[in-house]
Amino acid sequence: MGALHYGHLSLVESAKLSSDVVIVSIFVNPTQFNNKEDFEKYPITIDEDLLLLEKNGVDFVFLPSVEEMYPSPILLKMDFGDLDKTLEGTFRPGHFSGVGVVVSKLLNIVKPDKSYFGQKDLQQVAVIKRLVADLSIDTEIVVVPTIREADGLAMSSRNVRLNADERLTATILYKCLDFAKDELLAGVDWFVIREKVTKRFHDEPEARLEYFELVETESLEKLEQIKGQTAVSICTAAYIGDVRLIDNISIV
Ligand SMILES: Nc1ncnc2c1ncn2[C@@H]1O[C@H](COP(=O)(O)OP(=O)(O)OP(=O)(O)O)[C@@H](O)[C@H]1O
Ligand SMILES: CC(C)(CO)[C@@H](O)C(=O)[O-]
Ligand code: BAL
Repeated sequence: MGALHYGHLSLVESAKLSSDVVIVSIFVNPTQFNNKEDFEKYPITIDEDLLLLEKNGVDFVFLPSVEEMYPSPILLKMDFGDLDKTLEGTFRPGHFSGVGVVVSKLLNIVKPDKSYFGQKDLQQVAVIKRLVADLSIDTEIVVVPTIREADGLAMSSRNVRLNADERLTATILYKCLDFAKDELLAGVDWFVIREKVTKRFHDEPEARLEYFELVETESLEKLEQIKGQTAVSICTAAYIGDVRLIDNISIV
């Protein structure tokens, strides 16, 4: 969606390692925004983005207009079963239908052999993997680790909307994920951990926690403890001021 940072460039770097031609799409997709203010305030820095992509050896940029992508209103609604009825899906109604439709269109138009997505949007990855499997879309989904600022904050285009105080407060997401992971691995009960995290958010006037959940990474099923060797993650979303941020950490 543009307003590029090193997280996006890491996707480009991974793509360049295994591809002859790298294409980046930049499209702030209106249909995946459930919140008008979030859409209207989404940062746009096209000139800087294009320079950065050129400097980083990107071959093509696909930069469609809303009219090109949606010549007529979209009637199609996508339902991803349990995958979109939890976490982000609960707090952003319609979001994953919008993502599913636009990603289908982008993949149909660009026809990439491999498509790169960030681990930061863990639920988005689960939904898109299911989308390409269910629709037999011939592309390999490659997931790239989350790139963080030095203090742990996950890079995100929305971070530029934080004022100086909020920027400092925003580290609470990663600090709590990191803390919760350590406690969990030390055998502390999940509900005790979550209680402590909730209190930490409560004590921070600029922060408002939406969710903090332990889930099975693939199915996104909510868990109350680590489950053998199954991959599990902790996912969180919180408002810092009026900016909504998400993050996650994998446990095993
Ligand atoms: N910090 C990051 N590390 C790795 N990948 C990232 C990071 N941030 C975003 N991405 C990935 O880049 C791709 C494009 O994301 P998008 O343009 O929505 O940016 P974003 O920075 O996540 O924005 P926002 O968080 O404000 O939605 C997605 O696959 C996303 O997961
Ligand atoms: C997957 C995506 C391109 C759909 O607009 C967007 O959500 C993003 O960039 O993460
Ligand atoms: N970065 C994921 C897409 C979104 O927040 O709308």
